[in-house]
Amino acid sequence: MNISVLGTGSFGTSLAMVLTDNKHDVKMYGRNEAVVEEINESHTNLHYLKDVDLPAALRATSDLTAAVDHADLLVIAVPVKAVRGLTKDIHRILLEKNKKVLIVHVAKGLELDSYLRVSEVIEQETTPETVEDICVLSGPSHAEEVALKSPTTVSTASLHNKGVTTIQDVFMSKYFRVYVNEDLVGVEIGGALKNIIALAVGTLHGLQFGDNAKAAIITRGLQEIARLGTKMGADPLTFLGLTGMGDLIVTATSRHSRNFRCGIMLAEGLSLTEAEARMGMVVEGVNTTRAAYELSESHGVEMPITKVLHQYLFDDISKDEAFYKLMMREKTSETIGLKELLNEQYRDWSNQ
Ligand SMILES: NC(=O)C1=CN([C@@H]2O[C@H](COP(=O)(O)OP(=O)(O)OC[C@H]3O[C@@H](n4cnc5c(N)ncnc54)[C@H](O)[C@@H]3O)[C@@H](O)[C@H]2O)C=CC1
Ligand SMILES: O=C(CO)COP(=O)(O)O
Repeated sequence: MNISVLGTGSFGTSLAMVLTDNKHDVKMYGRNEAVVEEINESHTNLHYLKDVDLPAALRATSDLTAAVDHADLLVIAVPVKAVRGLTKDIHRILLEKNKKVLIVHVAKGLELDSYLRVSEVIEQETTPETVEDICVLSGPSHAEEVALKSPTTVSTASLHNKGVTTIQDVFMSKYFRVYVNEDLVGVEIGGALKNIIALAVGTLHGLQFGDNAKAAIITRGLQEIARLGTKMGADPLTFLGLTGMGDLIVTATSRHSRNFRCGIMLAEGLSLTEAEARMGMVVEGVNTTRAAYELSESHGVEMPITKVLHQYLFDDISKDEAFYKLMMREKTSETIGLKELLNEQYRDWSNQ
């Protein structure tokens, strides 16, 4: 298949390697000329993937029209905040060329201000005349390990359920296994919100908290991800799968995670701006903490970890105050909130 990967960052590059390995004709599009030249001339992308040699067949361009013209499948691999602008440009080119494509995105977050999931942003900026289906590919998949062909499993879901088998076919290989999932909302929400919890656990790690505390934040974090996700229409069981618990584990415990590492830098005393600049790659959990906190307030869903992290990141409360607020919250039962939501949702289903 002719495929263009839009975004020459860490994940775009590693996915382009998987697709090239699978014998597809792959072009990468990047806006940074120096990175494009490095991919074409040296077959490396060292800022994003250290010690990795790219296949010689993998070519990059900084010409978006050429990349869109090349492809039947577009893989959007840029940060959430860049998706809307890039999609507008893609749509304009598709209209000019009278062309229709399949889109899959891999961005993990919610758009700031609109609070939309990424597939909703893409849907708003395209039409059924130009785009066959809008899919997501998500799950525990650090770019650094994918590039080393380390066994990885992910899931794909889509708006119209038309493109998922194509996505499964083109990406699947002996080291990259793809499952189909019917729950687009759950897959996107799990991938977005786990970054908040990874940021929180990274901060705990940097502050030398113990394993008990980390396990508590991961577990209670999954609970609040499921609470908001279910309220937004996800199937609660999705949060037990690859794009929920799976991605939460890999992000909240790994030295590869940008969110986890950003948390460590905050604990070491760097400001948010300094930590993001030192990372040099996107830390999606920062904007998603803002979006999820505001969504939780408007939906009336309790998300104590997100709320306290929001205060820690943006209102400058101290770490002691943050932990006091979490530990000394009003006494409650372990399953309250989620159980009520589940009952509500099962009532809705049984009435259908
Ligand atoms: N790095 C990873 O292991 C994984 C990342 N993701 C998600 O993939 C998305 C991208 O992440 P990374 O590749 O890690 O980010 P990155 O920071 O490594 O790279 C982002 C790339 O997007 C480019 N970019 C930004 N705005 C652009 C625009 N308007 N037009 C064209 N290119 C633009 C940047 O120049 C850069 O090359 C994020 O939403 C992330 O959560 C998902 C799974 C794994
Ligand atoms: O989503 C990821 C792995 O599945 C990558 O997480 P980070 O953005 O925190 O590196």
